[in-house]
Amino acid sequence: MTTTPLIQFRDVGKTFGTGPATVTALQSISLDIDAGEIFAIIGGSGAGKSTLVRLINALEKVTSGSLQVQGTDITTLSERELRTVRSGMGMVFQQFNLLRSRTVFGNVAYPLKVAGWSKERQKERVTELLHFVGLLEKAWAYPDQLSGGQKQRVGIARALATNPAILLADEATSALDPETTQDVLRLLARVNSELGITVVVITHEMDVVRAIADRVAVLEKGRLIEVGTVYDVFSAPKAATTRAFVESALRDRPQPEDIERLRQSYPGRLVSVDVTAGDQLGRVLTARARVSDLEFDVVFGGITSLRDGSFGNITLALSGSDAAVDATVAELRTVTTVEEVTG
Ligand SMILES: Nc1ncnc2c1ncn2[C@@H]1O[C@H](COP(=O)(O)OP(=O)(O)OP(=O)(O)O)[C@@H](O)[C@H]1O
Repeated sequence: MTTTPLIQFRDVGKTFGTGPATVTALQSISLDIDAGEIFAIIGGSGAGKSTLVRLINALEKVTSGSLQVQGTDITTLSERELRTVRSGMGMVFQQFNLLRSRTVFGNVAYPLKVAGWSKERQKERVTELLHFVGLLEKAWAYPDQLSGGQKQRVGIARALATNPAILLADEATSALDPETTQDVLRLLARVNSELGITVVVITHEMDVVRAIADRVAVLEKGRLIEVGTVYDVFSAPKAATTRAFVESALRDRPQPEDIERLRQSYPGRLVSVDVTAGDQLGRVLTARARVSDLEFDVVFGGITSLRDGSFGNITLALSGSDAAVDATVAELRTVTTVEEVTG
Protein backbone atom coordinates (compact mmCIF):
# COMPACT_ATOMS: atom_id res chain seq x y z
CA MET A 1 0.00 0.00 0.00
CA THR A 2 1.37 3.40 -0.86
CA THR A 3 0.28 6.36 1.20
CA THR A 4 0.44 9.94 -0.01
CA PRO A 5 2.96 11.95 1.97
CA LEU A 6 1.41 14.45 4.37
CA ILE A 7 3.61 17.21 2.98
CA GLN A 8 5.01 16.96 -0.53
CA PHE A 9 7.42 19.47 -2.10
CA ARG A 10 7.97 19.05 -5.83
CA ASP A 11 10.75 21.12 -7.37
CA VAL A 12 9.85 24.10 -5.19
CA GLY A 13 11.62 27.41 -5.62
CA LYS A 14 11.14 30.56 -3.59
CA THR A 15 12.54 33.97 -4.37
CA PHE A 16 11.98 37.32 -2.68
CA GLY A 17 12.02 40.61 -4.53
CA THR A 18 12.44 41.30 -8.23
CA GLY A 19 15.13 42.29 -10.72
CA PRO A 20 18.67 42.74 -9.43
CA ALA A 21 17.38 42.72 -5.83
CA THR A 22 16.06 39.15 -6.16
CA VAL A 23 17.02 36.84 -3.28
CA THR A 24 16.76 33.12 -3.92
CA ALA A 25 15.75 31.57 -0.61
CA LEU A 26 14.96 28.03 -1.85
CA GLN A 27 15.81 26.14 -5.05
CA SER A 28 14.61 22.82 -6.52
CA ILE A 29 13.26 21.44 -3.24
CA SER A 30 11.66 18.00 -3.61
CA LEU A 31 10.82 16.46 -0.28
CA ASP A 32 8.20 14.15 1.26
CA ILE A 33 7.21 14.29 4.91
CA ASP A 34 5.11 11.31 5.96
CA ALA A 35 2.18 11.24 8.36
CA GLY A 36 3.23 10.20 11.84
CA GLU A 37 6.93 10.93 11.64
CA ILE A 38 9.15 13.41 13.41
CA PHE A 39 10.95 15.12 10.58
CA ALA A 40 13.85 17.50 11.21
CA ILE A 41 15.11 20.19 8.88
CA ILE A 42 18.62 21.35 9.73
CA GLY A 43 20.73 24.09 8.22
CA GLY A 44 22.96 27.00 9.10
CA SER A 45 21.96 30.65 9.23
CA GLY A 46 20.22 31.80 6.05
CA ALA A 47 19.94 28.25 4.67
CA GLY A 48 16.21 28.70 4.07
CA LYS A 49 14.70 26.83 7.04
CA SER A 50 12.24 29.50 8.11
CA THR A 51 11.19 30.09 4.51
CA LEU A 52 10.48 26.37 4.15
CA VAL A 53 8.24 26.47 7.23
CA ARG A 54 6.48 29.59 6.02
CA LEU A 55 5.69 27.78 2.77
CA ILE A 56 4.24 24.80 4.65
CA ASN A 57 1.97 26.95 6.77
CA ALA A 58 1.13 29.05 3.72
CA LEU A 59 2.40 32.33 5.13
CA GLU A 60 4.45 32.57 1.92
CA LYS A 61 3.61 31.30 -1.56
CA VAL A 62 6.00 29.19 -3.64
CA THR A 63 7.52 30.97 -6.65
CA SER A 64 7.78 27.75 -8.67
CA GLY A 65 6.97 24.07 -8.28
CA SER A 66 4.15 22.53 -6.28
CA LEU A 67 3.49 21.98 -2.61
CA GLN A 68 0.84 19.59 -1.33
CA VAL A 69 -0.28 19.55 2.28
CA GLN A 70 -2.66 16.78 3.37
CA GLY A 71 -3.36 15.94 -0.26
CA THR A 72 -4.21 19.51 -1.32
CA ASP A 73 -2.04 21.56 -3.66
CA ILE A 74 -1.80 24.71 -1.57
CA THR A 75 -0.12 26.74 -4.31
CA THR A 76 -3.47 27.30 -6.02
CA LEU A 77 -5.73 28.01 -3.04
CA SER A 78 -7.58 31.21 -2.19
CA GLU A 79 -6.81 33.06 1.05
CA ARG A 80 -10.00 31.66 2.58
CA GLU A 81 -9.08 28.08 1.67
CA LEU A 82 -5.57 28.66 3.02
CA ARG A 83 -7.02 29.57 6.41
CA THR A 84 -8.54 26.09 6.58
CA VAL A 85 -5.16 24.54 5.72
CA ARG A 86 -3.48 26.65 8.42
CA SER A 87 -6.01 25.58 11.02
CA GLY A 88 -4.75 22.00 10.56
CA MET A 89 -1.30 23.06 11.73
CA GLY A 90 0.11 24.13 15.07
CA MET A 91 3.18 26.30 15.32
CA VAL A 92 5.76 26.61 18.09
CA PHE A 93 8.28 29.46 18.04
CA GLN A 94 11.74 30.10 19.44
CA GLN A 95 10.57 33.18 21.36
CA PHE A 96 7.32 31.46 22.51
CA ASN A 97 5.13 34.37 21.25
CA LEU A 98 2.80 34.25 24.27
CA LEU A 99 0.38 37.08 25.03
CA ARG A 100 1.85 38.72 28.13
CA SER A 101 -1.45 40.21 29.20
CA ARG A 102 -3.19 36.83 29.33
CA THR A 103 -2.80 34.01 31.80
CA VAL A 104 -1.55 30.57 30.79
CA PHE A 105 -5.19 29.51 30.54
CA GLY A 106 -6.00 32.56 28.42
CA ASN A 107 -3.10 31.90 26.06
CA VAL A 108 -4.06 28.27 25.47
CA ALA A 109 -7.74 29.18 25.15
CA TYR A 110 -7.03 31.95 22.66
CA PRO A 111 -7.10 29.89 19.42
CA LEU A 112 -10.26 28.15 20.65
CA LYS A 113 -11.91 31.49 21.31
CA VAL A 114 -10.95 32.65 17.81
CA ALA A 115 -12.39 29.40 16.41
CA GLY A 116 -15.68 30.12 18.21
CA TRP A 117 -15.64 27.37 20.86
CA SER A 118 -18.08 27.77 23.76
CA LYS A 119 -16.66 28.81 27.17
CA GLU A 120 -17.44 25.40 28.59
CA ARG A 121 -15.68 23.46 25.79
CA GLN A 122 -12.73 25.85 25.97
CA LYS A 123 -12.35 25.12 29.69
CA GLU A 124 -12.50 21.38 29.15
CA ARG A 125 -9.97 21.45 26.32
CA VAL A 126 -7.53 23.82 28.05
CA THR A 127 -7.61 21.71 31.20
CA GLU A 128 -6.87 18.60 29.15
CA LEU A 129 -3.98 20.33 27.33
CA LEU A 130 -2.42 21.82 30.48
CA HIS A 131 -2.59 18.38 32.05
CA PHE A 132 -0.84 16.92 28.99
CA VAL A 133 2.03 19.44 29.17
CA GLY A 134 2.24 19.23 32.99
CA LEU A 135 1.24 22.82 33.78
CA LEU A 136 -2.23 22.55 35.27
CA GLU A 137 -1.10 24.25 38.48
CA LYS A 138 0.13 27.27 36.48
CA ALA A 139 -3.20 27.91 34.73
CA TRP A 140 -3.62 31.33 36.37
CA ALA A 141 0.01 32.43 36.14
CA TYR A 142 1.13 35.05 33.61
CA PRO A 143 3.91 34.34 31.08
CA ASP A 144 6.35 36.63 32.92
CA GLN A 145 6.05 34.39 35.98
CA LEU A 146 7.18 31.31 34.06
CA SER A 147 10.59 29.84 33.19
CA GLY A 148 11.58 29.48 29.54
CA GLY A 149 10.76 25.78 29.54
CA GLN A 150 7.33 26.44 31.06
CA LYS A 151 6.64 29.14 28.49
CA GLN A 152 7.43 26.70 25.71
CA ARG A 153 5.10 24.11 27.27
CA VAL A 154 2.36 26.72 27.12
CA GLY A 155 3.34 27.42 23.51
CA ILE A 156 3.00 23.72 22.71
CA ALA A 157 -0.35 23.43 24.51
CA ARG A 158 -1.64 26.43 22.55
CA ALA A 159 -0.37 24.96 19.27
CA LEU A 160 -2.23 21.71 20.00
CA ALA A 161 -5.48 23.38 21.05
CA THR A 162 -7.44 22.90 17.84
CA ASN A 163 -6.20 19.35 17.26
CA PRO A 164 -3.81 19.92 14.35
CA ALA A 165 -2.49 17.07 12.21
CA ILE A 166 0.91 18.78 11.95
CA LEU A 167 3.02 20.59 14.52
CA LEU A 168 5.71 22.90 13.15
CA ALA A 169 8.43 23.66 15.70
CA ASP A 170 10.71 26.46 14.47
CA GLU A 171 13.86 26.51 16.64
CA ALA A 172 11.57 25.66 19.57
CA THR A 173 14.45 24.87 21.92
CA SER A 174 17.04 27.38 20.72
CA ALA A 175 16.34 29.84 23.56
CA LEU A 176 16.49 27.15 26.25
CA ASP A 177 19.32 25.70 28.36
CA PRO A 178 20.42 22.11 27.61
CA GLU A 179 18.40 20.48 30.39
CA THR A 180 15.18 22.34 29.57
CA THR A 181 15.82 21.57 25.90
CA GLN A 182 15.71 17.84 26.68
CA ASP A 183 12.41 18.27 28.63
CA VAL A 184 10.79 20.14 25.74
CA LEU A 185 12.09 17.61 23.19
CA ARG A 186 10.63 14.79 25.29
CA LEU A 187 7.30 16.63 25.26
CA LEU A 188 7.43 17.00 21.46
CA ALA A 189 8.18 13.27 21.20
CA ARG A 190 5.05 12.59 23.31
CA VAL A 191 3.00 14.86 21.05
CA ASN A 192 4.06 12.56 18.24
CA SER A 193 3.78 9.16 19.95
CA GLU A 194 0.72 9.74 22.16
CA LEU A 195 -1.31 12.07 19.96
CA GLY A 196 -0.15 10.77 16.57
CA ILE A 197 0.71 14.28 15.37
CA THR A 198 3.35 14.69 12.66
CA VAL A 199 6.09 16.94 14.03
CA VAL A 200 8.34 19.02 11.79
CA VAL A 201 11.33 20.33 13.71
CA ILE A 202 13.44 23.19 12.36
CA THR A 203 16.83 23.45 13.99
CA HIS A 204 20.46 24.39 13.55
CA GLU A 205 21.53 21.82 16.15
CA MET A 206 22.32 18.21 15.30
CA ASP A 207 21.85 17.28 18.99
CA VAL A 208 18.16 18.13 18.59
CA VAL A 209 17.95 15.95 15.47
CA ARG A 210 19.61 13.03 17.25
CA ALA A 211 17.38 13.37 20.30
CA ILE A 212 14.04 13.34 18.58
CA ALA A 213 13.83 12.89 14.81
CA ASP A 214 13.07 9.86 12.65
CA ARG A 215 14.36 11.48 9.47
CA VAL A 216 16.31 14.60 8.66
CA ALA A 217 16.81 16.89 5.69
CA VAL A 218 19.88 19.11 5.43
CA LEU A 219 19.52 22.53 3.80
CA GLU A 220 22.44 24.57 2.55
CA LYS A 221 22.12 27.88 0.72
CA GLY A 222 18.52 27.15 -0.22
CA ARG A 223 19.19 23.67 -1.55
CA LEU A 224 18.42 20.29 -0.08
CA ILE A 225 21.76 18.54 0.10
CA GLU A 226 20.85 15.39 2.01
CA VAL A 227 17.76 13.54 3.26
CA GLY A 228 17.66 10.28 5.17
CA THR A 229 16.91 8.45 8.37
CA VAL A 230 18.72 9.92 11.35
CA TYR A 231 20.72 6.70 11.64
CA ASP A 232 21.86 6.78 8.01
CA VAL A 233 22.71 10.46 8.06
CA PHE A 234 24.63 10.17 11.34
CA SER A 235 26.46 6.96 10.50
CA ALA A 236 27.25 7.80 6.86
CA PRO A 237 26.86 11.53 6.14
CA LYS A 238 27.52 12.26 2.47
CA ALA A 239 27.87 16.02 2.08
CA ALA A 240 30.68 17.96 3.78
CA THR A 241 28.16 20.22 5.54
CA THR A 242 26.28 17.21 6.85
CA ARG A 243 29.55 15.71 8.12
CA ALA A 244 30.29 18.95 9.97
CA PHE A 245 26.82 18.93 11.59
CA VAL A 246 27.22 15.29 12.63
CA GLU A 247 30.69 15.95 14.01
CA SER A 248 29.34 18.88 16.05
CA ALA A 249 26.96 16.50 17.80
CA LEU A 250 29.24 13.49 18.20
CA ARG A 251 32.55 15.23 18.96
CA ASP A 252 34.14 11.83 18.44
CA ARG A 253 37.13 12.88 16.33
CA PRO A 254 40.19 14.48 17.89
CA GLN A 255 40.69 18.17 17.16
CA PRO A 256 44.21 19.58 16.57
CA GLU A 257 44.74 20.32 20.29
CA ASP A 258 43.66 16.77 21.19
CA ILE A 259 46.00 15.30 18.59
CA GLU A 260 48.94 17.20 20.00
CA ARG A 261 48.21 15.82 23.48
CA LEU A 262 47.72 12.28 22.15
CA ARG A 263 51.05 12.39 20.32
CA GLN A 264 52.81 13.34 23.55
CA SER A 265 51.11 10.58 25.52
CA TYR A 266 51.21 7.68 23.07
CA PRO A 267 53.95 6.38 20.84
CA GLY A 268 52.87 4.65 17.65
CA ARG A 269 50.56 5.45 14.80
CA LEU A 270 47.24 7.16 15.40
CA VAL A 271 44.31 6.06 13.26
CA SER A 272 40.62 6.94 13.55
CA VAL A 273 38.17 4.19 12.68
CA ASP A 274 34.41 4.25 12.24
CA VAL A 275 32.53 1.99 14.60
CA THR A 276 29.26 0.43 13.45
CA ALA A 277 27.25 -2.51 14.73
CA GLY A 278 28.80 -5.90 13.80
CA ASP A 279 31.90 -4.38 12.21
CA GLN A 280 34.43 -6.93 13.56
CA LEU A 281 36.83 -4.25 14.81
CA GLY A 282 37.56 -6.04 18.06
CA ARG A 283 38.14 -9.33 16.28
CA VAL A 284 40.67 -7.78 13.87
CA LEU A 285 42.60 -6.05 16.65
CA THR A 286 42.80 -9.03 18.98
CA ALA A 287 43.73 -11.38 16.11
CA ARG A 288 46.53 -9.04 14.98
CA ALA A 289 47.83 -8.67 18.53
CA ARG A 290 47.93 -12.46 18.84
CA VAL A 291 49.91 -13.18 15.65
CA SER A 292 52.31 -10.22 15.73
CA ASP A 293 53.98 -7.75 18.09
CA LEU A 294 51.10 -5.27 17.64
CA GLU A 295 49.87 -3.38 20.68
CA PHE A 296 46.93 -1.05 20.62
CA ASP A 297 45.25 1.51 22.86
CA VAL A 298 41.89 3.20 22.41
CA VAL A 299 42.81 6.84 23.02
CA PHE A 300 39.89 8.98 21.86
CA GLY A 301 36.36 8.63 20.56
CA GLY A 302 32.67 8.36 21.17
CA ILE A 303 29.94 5.89 20.45
CA THR A 304 26.33 6.96 20.31
CA SER A 305 23.26 4.83 20.20
CA LEU A 306 20.09 5.50 18.23
CA ARG A 307 16.98 3.41 17.88
CA ASP A 308 18.44 1.69 14.79
CA GLY A 309 21.83 0.87 16.27
CA SER A 310 25.10 2.23 17.62
CA PHE A 311 27.89 3.97 15.77
CA GLY A 312 30.70 6.41 16.26
CA ASN A 313 34.41 6.79 15.78
CA ILE A 314 37.40 5.80 17.89
CA THR A 315 41.04 6.73 17.61
CA LEU A 316 43.59 3.98 18.16
CA ALA A 317 47.28 4.24 18.94
CA LEU A 318 48.91 1.29 17.17
CA SER A 319 52.46 0.35 18.10
CA GLY A 320 54.81 -2.49 17.17
CA SER A 321 56.94 -3.24 14.13
CA ASP A 322 56.14 -1.32 10.97
CA ALA A 323 55.04 -4.56 9.31
CA ALA A 324 52.61 -5.40 12.15
CA VAL A 325 51.10 -1.91 12.18
CA ASP A 326 50.82 -1.83 8.35
CA ALA A 327 49.14 -5.23 8.29
CA THR A 328 46.70 -4.16 11.01
CA VAL A 329 45.74 -0.96 9.20
CA ALA A 330 45.27 -2.94 5.97
CA GLU A 331 43.01 -5.47 7.69
CA LEU A 332 41.03 -2.74 9.50
CA ARG A 333 40.36 -1.19 6.09
CA THR A 334 38.59 -4.39 5.05
CA VAL A 335 36.02 -3.97 7.85
CA THR A 336 35.64 -0.22 8.31
CA THR A 337 36.75 3.27 7.25
CA VAL A 338 40.22 4.10 8.53
CA GLU A 339 41.73 7.58 8.56
CA GLU A 340 45.31 8.34 9.49
CA VAL A 341 45.33 11.02 12.18
CA THR A 342 47.48 13.87 10.95
CA GLY A 343 48.03 17.42 12.06
N1 LIG B 1 10.89 38.35 3.40
C1 LIG B 1 12.11 38.25 2.86
N2 LIG B 1 12.58 39.16 1.99
C2 LIG B 1 13.80 39.05 1.43
N3 LIG B 1 14.65 38.05 1.68
C3 LIG B 1 14.26 37.11 2.56
C4 LIG B 1 12.97 37.15 3.20
N4 LIG B 1 12.86 36.07 4.02
C5 LIG B 1 14.03 35.38 3.89
N5 LIG B 1 14.87 36.00 3.03
C6 LIG B 1 16.21 35.53 2.62
O1 LIG B 1 16.12 34.17 2.26
C7 LIG B 1 17.25 33.44 2.70
C8 LIG B 1 16.81 32.31 3.62
O2 LIG B 1 16.33 32.85 4.83
P1 LIG B 1 15.64 32.03 6.01
O3 LIG B 1 15.21 33.00 7.05
O4 LIG B 1 14.64 31.11 5.45
O5 LIG B 1 16.89 31.16 6.51
P2 LIG B 1 17.04 30.35 7.87
O6 LIG B 1 17.71 29.07 7.50
O7 LIG B 1 15.75 30.26 8.59
O8 LIG B 1 18.06 31.26 8.65
P3 LIG B 1 18.18 31.60 10.22
O9 LIG B 1 18.58 30.32 10.92
O10 LIG B 1 19.26 32.62 10.24
O11 LIG B 1 16.84 32.11 10.64
C9 LIG B 1 18.18 34.45 3.36
O12 LIG B 1 19.10 34.89 2.40
C10 LIG B 1 17.22 35.58 3.75
O13 LIG B 1 17.90 36.81 3.79
